[in-house]
Amino acid sequence: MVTHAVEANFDGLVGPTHNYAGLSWGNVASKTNVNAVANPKEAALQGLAKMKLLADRGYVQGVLPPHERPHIPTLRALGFTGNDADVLAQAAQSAPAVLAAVSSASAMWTANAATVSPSADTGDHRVHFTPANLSAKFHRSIEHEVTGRALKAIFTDESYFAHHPALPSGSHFGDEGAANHTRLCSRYGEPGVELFVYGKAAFNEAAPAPARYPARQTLEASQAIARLHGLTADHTVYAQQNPAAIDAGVFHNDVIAVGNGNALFYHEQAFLDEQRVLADIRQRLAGVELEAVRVSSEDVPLQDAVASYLFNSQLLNTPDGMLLAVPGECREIETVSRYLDELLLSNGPITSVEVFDVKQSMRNGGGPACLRLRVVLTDDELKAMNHGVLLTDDLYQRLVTWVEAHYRDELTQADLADPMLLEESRKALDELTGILGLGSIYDFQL
Ligand SMILES: NCCC[C@H](NC(=O)CCC(=O)O)C(=O)O
Repeated sequence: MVTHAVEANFDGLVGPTHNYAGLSWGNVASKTNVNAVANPKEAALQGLAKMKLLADRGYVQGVLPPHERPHIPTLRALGFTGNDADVLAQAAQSAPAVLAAVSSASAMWTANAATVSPSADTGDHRVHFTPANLSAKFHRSIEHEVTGRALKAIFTDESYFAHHPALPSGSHFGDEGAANHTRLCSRYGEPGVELFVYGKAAFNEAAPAPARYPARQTLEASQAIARLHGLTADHTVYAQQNPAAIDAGVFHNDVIAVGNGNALFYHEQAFLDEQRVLADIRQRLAGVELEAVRVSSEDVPLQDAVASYLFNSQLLNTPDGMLLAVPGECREIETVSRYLDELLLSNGPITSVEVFDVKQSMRNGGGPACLRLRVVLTDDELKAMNHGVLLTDDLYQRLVTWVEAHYRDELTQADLADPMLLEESRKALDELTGILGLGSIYDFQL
């Protein structure tokens, strides 16, 4: 008998310092919108509205908390001294780019929080979590510790959940988490195929790699995650991302492909060796038909895929097919909008499309799929986790009130040095861990 399991989605709540600092070379939106005035309040409310709509549809929806920013311990580790206000003032004066990096609300993109393997796939039949080291970008490399604490506070019971520390940092083991990891299966509770997509092989300088933009995920990092999680070769596929796609702005695989159940929705330029990837998946999905929904460059040119974030959509089961939850930008770009209309008429696995406005996040290169971490949980595992983070009507109302009370509706680079912003953020986060029942997870609480 197959154990019943659901896919829960954990969205990152946008933090009070959401801003546009242009920190992610290779991520076109981040660079294009550098220095735009951000609206953290609107960003957080847009994220909550997406969570609410999906929770209302019956999906299990969780919340992952923002991180403490600006991160004073990192500034101190870099030699800034005095009280917190002094540290901020010195950093703003002599290293404004560093201050921007330690102020990013980038933990909102929880598809990069961790790689998660469901218990049906793992050697010891527990759910395995490895926070991503995010070594490729300094501002993101400081996330994994608090991410790990938050995941442990939510998935505490060791008889069901196993937590690994992030991989050793450094570019050879650069790991970006679930954004480069897709699970294909028949039912969620059955063993699936875990597809790891990497940008380059770090220990082989002769292997193909992008020329312009960085490959953030290495093959060796993906292999290490599979080892840690106890995945076997017959449940694991490694696929190299097309270097040309990375050079066109596809900095994570989830900007060009998304999978759910037995369906893989992808652009023809996603993989270096498309046919091999499909064959490898098909071979391992024994008994289950892979539904490959391939989008041609003729229908959607690569640059339109990147601009619209068509593939950074959530692909979710419904009682009659699958729902594609797309960012609003998909209806603003003609080729993509036309493609979506045709897709709905094509009799394929995707039977409905829903549009979400996550513009504040999109301007930093994060669509609906970037904002969520998928965790497949059996009924027992769902019962065992901390329910304080699961979105109910009541939690939604409390979080909206919390955002309204603590968030600014305008934030520029100059504001990052404001000691009041630090104080406001800590006060907000301290209250939040209480609302979500997480205990103490931030450095300022320890
Ligand atoms: N999965 C989506 C991740 C987006 C994220 N953007 C950023 O960090 C931009 C932040 C800034 O530029 O202010 C990144 O590139 O990792």
